[in-house]
Amino acid sequence: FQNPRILRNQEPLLRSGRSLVMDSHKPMFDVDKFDDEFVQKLKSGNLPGVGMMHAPISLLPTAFPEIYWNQACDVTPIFSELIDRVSLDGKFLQDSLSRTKKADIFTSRLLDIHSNMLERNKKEDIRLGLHRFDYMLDEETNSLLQIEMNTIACSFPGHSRLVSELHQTLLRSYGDQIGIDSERVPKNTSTGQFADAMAKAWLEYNNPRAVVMVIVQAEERNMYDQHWLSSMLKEKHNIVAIRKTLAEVEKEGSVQEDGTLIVGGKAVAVVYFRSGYTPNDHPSESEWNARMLIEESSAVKCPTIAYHLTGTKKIQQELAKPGVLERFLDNKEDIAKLRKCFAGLWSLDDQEIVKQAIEKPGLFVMKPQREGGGNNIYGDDVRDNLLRLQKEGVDGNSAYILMQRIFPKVSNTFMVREGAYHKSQAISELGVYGAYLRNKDKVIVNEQSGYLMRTKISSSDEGGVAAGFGVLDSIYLN
Ligand SMILES: N[C@H](CCC(=O)N[C@@H](CS)C(=O)NCCC(=O)O)C(=O)O
Ligand SMILES: [Mg+2]
Repeated sequence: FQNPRILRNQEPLLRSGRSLVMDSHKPMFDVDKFDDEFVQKLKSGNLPGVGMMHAPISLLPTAFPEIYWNQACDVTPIFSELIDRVSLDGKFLQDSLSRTKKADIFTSRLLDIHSNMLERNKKEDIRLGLHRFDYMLDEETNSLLQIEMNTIACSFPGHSRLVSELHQTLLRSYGDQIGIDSERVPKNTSTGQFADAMAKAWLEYNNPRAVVMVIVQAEERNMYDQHWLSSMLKEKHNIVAIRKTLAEVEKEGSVQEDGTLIVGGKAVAVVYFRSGYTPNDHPSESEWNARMLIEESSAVKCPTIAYHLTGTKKIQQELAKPGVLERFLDNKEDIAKLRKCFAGLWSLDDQEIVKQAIEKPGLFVMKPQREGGGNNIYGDDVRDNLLRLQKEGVDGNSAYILMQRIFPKVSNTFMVREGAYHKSQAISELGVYGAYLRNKDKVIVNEQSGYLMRTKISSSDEGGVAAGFGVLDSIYLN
């Protein structure tokens, strides 16, 4: 465990500002140089009169070194292949999560559905993964470190493309005054590539009357982001997408003899989850019944229960253990490329690490098996929770993992929320989308499919956009 940070007792961001002054990439623009009139012109206009609210965005892209962009793109198909192979090892998933099962009822319910499918020897010949692999640039070690692998309900394949296009447009008009070339903002293909992969999955299912069903939350707030995919499915592929909550699926759904899932009288070819990743999405047994109905059907699940479990933080931590990647991947170079992105990841059984985390909680993040933002534990709360668990006895330990906290470089940005802009010191997290489609032994799609840059004020622990902390951003390569 060679992280220099753990061995020193400085809070890296409070150091004499060395990392804020000597960073290798001088910022291409200085927000203090802009006067209000220019920024208003950039921002162009105020809130629309209606109730709709624009998604929070940054006004200009954030610098991201090309070498790390290339690295993040390069490992995307390897991570997608890893997920597919891990998902096929039912024993590995059940064993790795067996103690989490005792400590976390939500994961336990997912595991029950998974073991039910194992008992039935249920095969998923057609597998569609629409993943997002999130990274931060660790400034201390100058390395690209993976935050997590998202295998369910990856937000913003719609909006992220729009933000990249907005930034490219702004830079075509004002780039020379700001000093950035619009060509340095990578083209963002997220919407099209995700829609294409979904359309190919629909084709593999081979029932021209079948629809794509998007599983949504009752009060979904991010529906326009979801809408982009549905409308592209219609415009480009003439495929109908319907939106249902899990409760509606339970009420209107059934599985026919041949496995066909029928919902509201329509055959379903692909089930695309944009809900179902948190206990809040399962307020009653109805939702769990719907989940089981979908899983036991022949519809292509995105994700299957196995893909969903493979994306848990506990599995992320298990995969980081020595020798584990070798169980799933053959190519030594690929394995080395993935390992290079791993931040420190530990279970709470690691006494030495727990001791260090109690002494220096600011250098760790404590994570439950939850998605959706706002669930992770930071700073002194890490110590308090570790001490609490020690008092309560070790069974609770396996509901969490510990992860090395990453400190990316701070940059200046203009954030636009509710029509107003704010100059902020911010840090960013790059998500790279990966589309993966397989039918039996044929890999039909496995490609990096665009990106999402999320930027948050550097003092905020959480960065989720839907959770209200971050803004949608894009990158310019330097
Ligand atoms: N409302 C649901 C939200 C779905 C959701 O929260 N997804 C997780 C991965 S599981 C995620 O991508 N979080 C990062 C996006 C953020 O910063 O808010 C949707 O959009 O379908
Ligand atoms: Mg996540």
